[in-house]
Amino acid sequence: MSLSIKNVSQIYDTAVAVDDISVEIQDGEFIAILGPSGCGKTTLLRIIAGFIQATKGEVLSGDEVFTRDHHHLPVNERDLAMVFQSFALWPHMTVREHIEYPLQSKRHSHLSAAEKTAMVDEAIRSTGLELLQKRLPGELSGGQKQRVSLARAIVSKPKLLLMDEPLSALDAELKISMRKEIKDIHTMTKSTIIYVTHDQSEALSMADRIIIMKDGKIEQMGTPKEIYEHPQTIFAATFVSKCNLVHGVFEGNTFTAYDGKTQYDATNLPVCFNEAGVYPVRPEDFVATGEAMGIAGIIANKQYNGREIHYKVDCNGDFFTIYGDVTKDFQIGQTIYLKKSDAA
Ligand SMILES: Nc1ncnc2c1ncn2[C@@H]1O[C@H](COP(=O)(O)OP(=O)(O)OP(=O)(O)O)[C@@H](O)[C@H]1O
Repeated sequence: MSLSIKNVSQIYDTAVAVDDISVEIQDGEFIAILGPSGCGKTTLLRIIAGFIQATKGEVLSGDEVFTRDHHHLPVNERDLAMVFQSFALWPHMTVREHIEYPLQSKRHSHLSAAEKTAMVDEAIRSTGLELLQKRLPGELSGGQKQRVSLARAIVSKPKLLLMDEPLSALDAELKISMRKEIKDIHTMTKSTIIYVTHDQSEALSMADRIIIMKDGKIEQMGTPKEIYEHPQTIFAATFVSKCNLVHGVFEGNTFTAYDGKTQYDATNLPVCFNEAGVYPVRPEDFVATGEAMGIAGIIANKQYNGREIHYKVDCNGDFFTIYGDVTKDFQIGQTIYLKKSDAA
């Protein structure tokens, strides 16, 4: 399902939750809406679902009008399903009953009992719930509960799947394996997915395109690679993965860091960095060395991460994050130098 969101705003007495957002979403795209708490992600998702009628703007699905002026298509008439952070399971219903439930609606009255059984079996198989069909939610782990809510969402083969922080109640390891399951579901169903998260690594690893929101507005929109390699604003640079903002001076297309020696090509760098007098450097674009070359700093903190060591380095009052080689184990309090990696 393609979606056109045109100049959508949601204005409350106390807050502008969504502020004039426009975006075109292609059929089958996996879109992540990423932003900090309170930036309006959930409100935008609930407007698309139809739980909230936007104060202004339009939401269209192809030629079908979801929302325009006073026209508001009810949630149950939109070909979509939603997965919530809280799982939203009923304690008295078995796993299989949960998955059967969406097919009982009027929308699916044209299906025969045999067709419905086949669809439920398929959703159960594709989420690996075969052996748990008779269990009640109280007899399931968190990951199993979230798989039930995924199966319930995909059983009717909706063209649009809306997910509101679906993994945030799960532990770190389970989150990683569920990311893969959701990606597999996307490949299998070819549904359009809109996935709300405040976790940048989820957005980077899963989405075809990321919409970064801040204060109800779109801050930047692009593929994970575009957003990581070419952040267009200081917020996008620092919110999506670690980014060090090095102070210095711009002259033409050249940036010279405050050490007076380290230089970067600033061609195509968005003007906001120039205005703020900072250049964005990802941790992997610095190499830590004990030799006096590059930006000097004192190691304030270090974390061993198996393949590399993550250091926090105090550089003249700015704390930079860098990733060091485990063979060079620098100590807290030691002075080191940050030089440009060959790739930077
Ligand atoms: N019904 C409401 N009445 C008034 N203000 C609201 C209402 N719902 C949300 N807001 C406000 O709108 C803003 C956006 O809220 P929203 O829930 O969309 O943010 P979010 O990005 O999803 O945050 P979180 O990640 O914490 O869920 C917030 O400032 C919130 O307080």
